[in-house]
Amino acid sequence: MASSPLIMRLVSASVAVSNRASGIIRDIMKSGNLGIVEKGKNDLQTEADRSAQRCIVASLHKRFPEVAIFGEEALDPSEKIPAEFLEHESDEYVLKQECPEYLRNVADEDVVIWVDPLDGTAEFTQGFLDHVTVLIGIAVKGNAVAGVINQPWYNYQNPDKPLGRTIWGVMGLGGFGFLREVPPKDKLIVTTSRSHSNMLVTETVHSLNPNEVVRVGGTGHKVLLLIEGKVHAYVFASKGCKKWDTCAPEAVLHAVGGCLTDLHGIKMNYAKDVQRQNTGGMLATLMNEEDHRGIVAKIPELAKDAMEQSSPAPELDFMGAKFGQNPQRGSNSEEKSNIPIGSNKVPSEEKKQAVDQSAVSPTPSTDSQGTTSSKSSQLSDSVQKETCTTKL
Ligand SMILES: Nc1ncnc2c1ncn2[C@@H]1O[C@H](COP(=O)(O)O)[C@@H](OP(=O)(O)O)[C@H]1O
Ligand SMILES: [Mg+2]
Repeated sequence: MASSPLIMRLVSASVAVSNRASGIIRDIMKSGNLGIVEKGKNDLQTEADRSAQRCIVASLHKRFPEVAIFGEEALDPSEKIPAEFLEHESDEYVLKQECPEYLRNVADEDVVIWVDPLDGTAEFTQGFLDHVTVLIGIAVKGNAVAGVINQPWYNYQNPDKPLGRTIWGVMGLGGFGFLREVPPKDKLIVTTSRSHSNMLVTETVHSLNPNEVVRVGGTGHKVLLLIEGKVHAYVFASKGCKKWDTCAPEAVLHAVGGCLTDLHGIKMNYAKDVQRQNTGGMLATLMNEEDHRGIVAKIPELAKDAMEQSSPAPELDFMGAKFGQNPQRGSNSEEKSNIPIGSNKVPSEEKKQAVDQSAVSPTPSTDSQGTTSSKSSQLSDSVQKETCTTKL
């Protein structure tokens, strides 16, 4: 049998290795020896970040030696990697899916993989375990097209259910491993950083007049809240996020018809030579491009002026579809499968939309995750109540 296209092999290897990395992270938490190092102001690294990155980068590099891989942590590349850190398997379910046509002939040199071995490190050290995710983002010619978000402690408060889950998506194929839900129509719920906030971050969120502000850790976790319908927008008026924070979440959003841009509405560039910081800030929604631009228009000039304009990713030919929209074709269409994935449209009546229940993690999310503070338009950090419900 001819081997699968490179992208599908990369995604299936990434799903498998994200599970191994997740196990390593849980083991380190269990050991109680977190090995915390301060990388910079408000920027921590733990043994779990280091070990998970060793596992992911070494495993992927061994199997795809010509593909560029960038991880968040600066580690010694000559370090010996323990054999148990190497994942040799692929996820068979991923390999059974049809590769979207525009990705079938991608070459090694077109691809860059961005790895955040443990997103939400601050929350990890504080015991907010379901804020933690492992992120593996796959970019083609600078565009985030495929990604894996692994949540090691998903369900940790429900011991009867399987611990952890893996969400993955490919733009043009769809998103797998979660239940897509529609957010409430009568309010605006915005999520932003819990541990890297400042006055501009807060004021920018408040300028959208949200009914609720959800402050939780991790870019991956906040994008999970978006795709599961718990929030309408993720707004971060800060240059603090990096390419490894946003590549996988952006790809998963694209896979289900959402958008992630800077605060000017410019799409991110994930080519290997780009600067690592997302200096334009970030806005993520599960909206079509037009509605997303509507939110961009509401971001105050003060916040936009404080952020740079990102240099956009080059246009990819997505089978004639515009970037940010989702080409729906072949096995991804609702007619051919009971997996209504990749739709830009949120059904008006249906409350829950099953995305895929047979993928890597079959359990749907119904839990409320993390910190929610509910207030009217004059929110300020000093008055927000942060009742963190998910601390270990
Ligand atoms: N001011 C800042 N300094 C350093 N890292 C920042 C930052 N603002 C955001 N980040 C990084 O962006 C990610 C999301 O931030 P937040 O959880 O606050 O929303 C986190 O990734 P890591 O946890 O992988 O380091 C966080 O460290
Ligand atoms: Mg991160």
